Amino acid sequence: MTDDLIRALPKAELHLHIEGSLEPEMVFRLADRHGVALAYDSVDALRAAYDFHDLQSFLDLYYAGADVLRDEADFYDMTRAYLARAAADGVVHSEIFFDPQTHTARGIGFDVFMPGMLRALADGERELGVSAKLILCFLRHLSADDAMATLDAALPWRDAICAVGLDSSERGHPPSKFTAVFDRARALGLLTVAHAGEEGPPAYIVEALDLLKVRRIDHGVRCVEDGALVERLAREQVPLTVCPLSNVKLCVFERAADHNLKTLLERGLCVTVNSDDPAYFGGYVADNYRAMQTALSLSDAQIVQLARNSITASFADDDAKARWLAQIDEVAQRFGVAG
Ligand SMILES: Nc1ncnc2[nH]cnc12
Ligand SMILES: [Zn+2]
Repeated sequence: MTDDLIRALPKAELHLHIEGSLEPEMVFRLADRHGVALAYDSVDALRAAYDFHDLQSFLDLYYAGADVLRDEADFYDMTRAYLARAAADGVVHSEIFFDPQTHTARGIGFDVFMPGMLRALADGERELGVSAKLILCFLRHLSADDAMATLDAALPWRDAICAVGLDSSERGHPPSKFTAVFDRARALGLLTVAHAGEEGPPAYIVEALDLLKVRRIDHGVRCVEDGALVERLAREQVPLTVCPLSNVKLCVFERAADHNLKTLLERGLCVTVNSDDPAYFGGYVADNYRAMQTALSLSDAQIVQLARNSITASFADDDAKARWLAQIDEVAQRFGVAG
């Protein structure tokens, strides 16, 4: 019953790395297409290697996996496959992260990956009814100058990009390193988000808010270590894009039952549920809702609240938000969930 509710609720996905949606089967298909040699001899062997002990151990495999993305069709196929999978979970809107530096460093430019992704988004909207936006992420383990050069290279594609974000290895790379590039992005009219408080300390969340002027915090689960920060996040209704299965796979929490999502929700934060890198962490968005419902005994009303939060926290226009929120009310009523 709750399973049907989760799937039936219109949801926005706000924390999804498109390169992290590259399933092992597609890694092998694209490697075959381009004659790329892989370090694993089967899909099963590759999937078996997805046994991580922290963020960096994942990132090493994630960047290696992205090396099979070589031409426009590869970016199209990856993006179109994600949208189909998300639509099957009841996702009506997705704000998709992409990592240009992972590709430009290999000689693959914006003129390759942008057309591929944008063609898939157009087809996904027309054929699946999923609306989508793109968020350009800077890799924080690289220099601020490299991030600025990446923003320059993105200028011809400005109108296809909704926001900039910050991802990759968090510890030792505070948001403050990127103040100038985020200032410039905002001057260009781009919105801002940042990964903070996944592995890094609560102070990184404060920096992301105060220096990068972010509209949402990606992950943010370590905010609980700072009571004043939790109160601020609740007061200002700063959305957190939480990724439960990711957090367990990367050992941020030992078990799903240890996750603080329910605590944050009950303390009045605008928590959302997302899949992060679904091909690597064992589940798409509905799997993440289901994992939290099971492990934390979330009520149906809390499931509905999470879906509502995903819509209100999105960068979609107000008319679309109002339409989806009305649909959520209808679904909640149909399932007998008190409003
Ligand atoms: N969970 C995550 N944290 C930081 N960078 C990432 N890049 C892809 N997934 C990420
Ligand atoms: Zn992420």
